[in-house]
Amino acid sequence: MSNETPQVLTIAGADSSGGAGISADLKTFAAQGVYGANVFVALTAQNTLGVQDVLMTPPDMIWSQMKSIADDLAIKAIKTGMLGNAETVALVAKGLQNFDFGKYVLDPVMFAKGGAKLLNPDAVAAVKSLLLPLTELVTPNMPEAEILSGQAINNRQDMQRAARTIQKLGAKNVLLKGGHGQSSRIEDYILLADGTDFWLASQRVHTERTHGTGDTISAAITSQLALGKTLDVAILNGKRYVDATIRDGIAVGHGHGPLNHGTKLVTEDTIEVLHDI
Ligand SMILES: Nc1ncnc2c1ncn2[C@@H]1O[C@H](COP(=O)(O)OP(=O)(O)O)[C@@H](O)[C@H]1O
Ligand SMILES: Cc1ncc(COP(=O)(O)O)c(N)n1
Repeated sequence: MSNETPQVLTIAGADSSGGAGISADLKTFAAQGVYGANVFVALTAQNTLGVQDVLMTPPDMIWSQMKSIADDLAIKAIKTGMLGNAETVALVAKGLQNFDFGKYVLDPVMFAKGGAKLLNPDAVAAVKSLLLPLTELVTPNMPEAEILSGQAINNRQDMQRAARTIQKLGAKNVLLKGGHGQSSRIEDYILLADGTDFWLASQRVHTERTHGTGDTISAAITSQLALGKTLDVAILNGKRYVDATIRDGIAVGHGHGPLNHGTKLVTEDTIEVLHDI
């Protein structure tokens, strides 16, 4: 059917407070105009203050969810978020090779905003060897890029170097997010498969309400890829969307509050595209 609704998939964890994980992904997919399916690899008891409990899904049930989706839906692009442990990482890698879910965006989620671990440290090696080589795009934040590359990041040159190292590990394209830190200007770095690169710069919104920013930008980029956008345009549109969800903030909870996924404030002029800085 050529007029099918564009369909995307997230394989990730559930956040009971609704701000991150699969909740953030589904809200983003709807806002971007695509249909979202979901595979739950974990349940978290979580709120804006932290993560209180985690229950991993049994591996057979993760596989059954992937198969049910592959047997019926026409998935054009997929993202993964929280995967929890090495066994789940290996199973998801097998699923990505077994089923055709289209272009793959890997958000290598390791920590929640309050610092709680969402990936066992011993699973990092599996992410690097099994998932990175399957990606269209990987979207680490600064701490995740330091762990994946094994290099400290203190400035722009370090960001470029870490992105190159991550690309050499097998990732086709890299978006290194610059949200962590205190500077009033945020710079995200993009290294493309052909070796060209650019920066997306924006004004930092001085807020604690950033629960789910990483999930949201990776879900928006996945949606844009399913809509047929080229990767550079998909990343720019994803960044415009997450920026608006932060700027147009809502008041929920007492800690790292969630984003306004229903925002109507997405505009073209808040993000600067820079090729040489
Ligand atoms: N306070 C903020 N103001 C504006 N943009 C932000 C802010 N915090 C994060 N972002 C943007 O949100 C996206 C996710 O960033 P980041 O917080 O680095 O990732 P993660 O949620 O994975 O830790 C990036 O594009 C980043 O530039
Ligand atoms: C289930 C789950 N998945 C992912 C995140 C990371 O969220 P963020 O986008 O803020 O890094 C989270 N806190 N909980």
